[in-house]
Amino acid sequence: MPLKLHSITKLATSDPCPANKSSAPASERSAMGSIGTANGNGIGHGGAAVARRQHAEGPAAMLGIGTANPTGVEVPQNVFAENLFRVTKSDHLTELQQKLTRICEKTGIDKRHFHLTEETLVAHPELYDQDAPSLDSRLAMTVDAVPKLAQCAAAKAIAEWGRPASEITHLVFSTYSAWGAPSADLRLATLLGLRPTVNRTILSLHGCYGGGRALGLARELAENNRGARVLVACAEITLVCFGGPDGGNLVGHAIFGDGAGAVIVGAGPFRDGEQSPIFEMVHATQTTLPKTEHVLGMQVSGSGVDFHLAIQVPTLIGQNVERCLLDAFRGGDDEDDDGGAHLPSPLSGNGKWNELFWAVHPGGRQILDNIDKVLQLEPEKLGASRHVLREYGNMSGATIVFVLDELRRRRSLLPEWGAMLAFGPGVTIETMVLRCPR
Ligand SMILES: CC(C)(COP(=O)(O)OP(=O)(O)OC[C@H]1O[C@@H](n2cnc3c(N)ncnc32)[C@H](O)[C@@H]1OP(=O)(O)O)[C@@H](O)C(=O)NCCC(=O)NCCSC(=O)/C=C/c1ccc(O)cc1
Repeated sequence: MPLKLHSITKLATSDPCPANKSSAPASERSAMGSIGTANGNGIGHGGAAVARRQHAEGPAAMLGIGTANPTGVEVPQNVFAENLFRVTKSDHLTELQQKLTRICEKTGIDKRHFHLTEETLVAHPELYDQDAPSLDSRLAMTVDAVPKLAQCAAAKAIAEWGRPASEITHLVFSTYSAWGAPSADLRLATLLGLRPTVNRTILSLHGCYGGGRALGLARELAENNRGARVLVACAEITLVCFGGPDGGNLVGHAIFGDGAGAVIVGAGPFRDGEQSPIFEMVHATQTTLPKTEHVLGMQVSGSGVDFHLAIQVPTLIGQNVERCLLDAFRGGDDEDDDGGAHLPSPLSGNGKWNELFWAVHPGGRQILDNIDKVLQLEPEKLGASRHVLREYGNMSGATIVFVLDELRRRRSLLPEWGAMLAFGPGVTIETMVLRCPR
């Protein structure tokens, strides 16, 4: 269902400034006519035809999915607090350690992966000394590591897609963990041997909704550029915001981990040897909750990056998620579409949301619990999200790709329609209607 086709056609055929036509000299008008179609209505119809030719056939779809984690450090959650206080020489802060232990027990996380090693911490005590400047060392440590981690995930996605990396036309890279120019997207493009004409976009500091936004953008690029093949890459390394436990971010310490996810997105016509669509990306919306800017955030300072996660986050998401879903499901059904799949009518109440499969960013255990509750979901509906949270923690923007990867493994059990949700600073909620082709 090429949702964008109609809006492009309408734009191209309606002249927002009709006076221009009559004021053009006759010679110019006939020149325009020669560009246009046989009925002689000038550039309007010609433009529509071009727009139609440039538009893909059918909805964008995911054609390859890959994930990666740093290989060095895997920390079981039940020893995380003890390790953190030991390596940051904070053992004397016993009450704080007890509190972090309590929080860790409630996270629904079994283990997390980190790029930062104990040896690095011993060599760089500034990483846990709030008063010492450390931004330079953090950036130096992530400048190569972030694109390399993304490369591992992207290589898997490209292999599954089945076509050479040189056929990638667009790259959308989301990260909060690497800054500098030329930026991590260029480094990743070089590592993968992408062609010099690849169209690169970097999304910075979107935090946990970065993966959702990158996929939404990739969908639009794929549907509006016939033949486009978009590599979405998200990579996060928490050492940019690592600090001592006295820095006031215990929940962040308890839930965040490192990882990368990559997805190849494209729309029809599909090519020989190309993976058939894994999930179609049928419609997407972004909603910002008014007056919630203070609730989730990140501040860059000389001593690194400070997170702020207010205690209201799970409640706010629970209160607003159903409205976002209803908007996304209503908005996707073009009244005059040309015969593609129709969205199910908006679902609400009485357990109706159980008719979908669910790709939800596991921002925290309490967030998943609240979504379960307000949507009255059956226990297994958020199974993929809970699995990813348990195995990897919250890897910010990359996490949603892990959830999609996990769902893909369960694909034979999934219903036809699904919903993807990602949350982050704003507070922003990214929603996407998915379809699992049979
Ligand atoms: C697993 C938690 C942390 C605790 O479980 P619980 O069932 O609420 O347990 P408790 O109610 O017993 O709370 C345990 C302790 O944690 C404390 N706590 C409980 N949330 C808090 C709290 N946000 N503050 C500070 N104390 C707290 C709580 O007060 C309590 O303290 P204490 O009574 O002394 O034991 C749970 O609250 C939870 O899942 N919270 C959601 C975490 C959260 O906000 N995640 C972020 C989602 S959005 C996202 O992923 C974006 C990230 C991002 C990425 C990049 C960016 O640039 C910016 C943002």
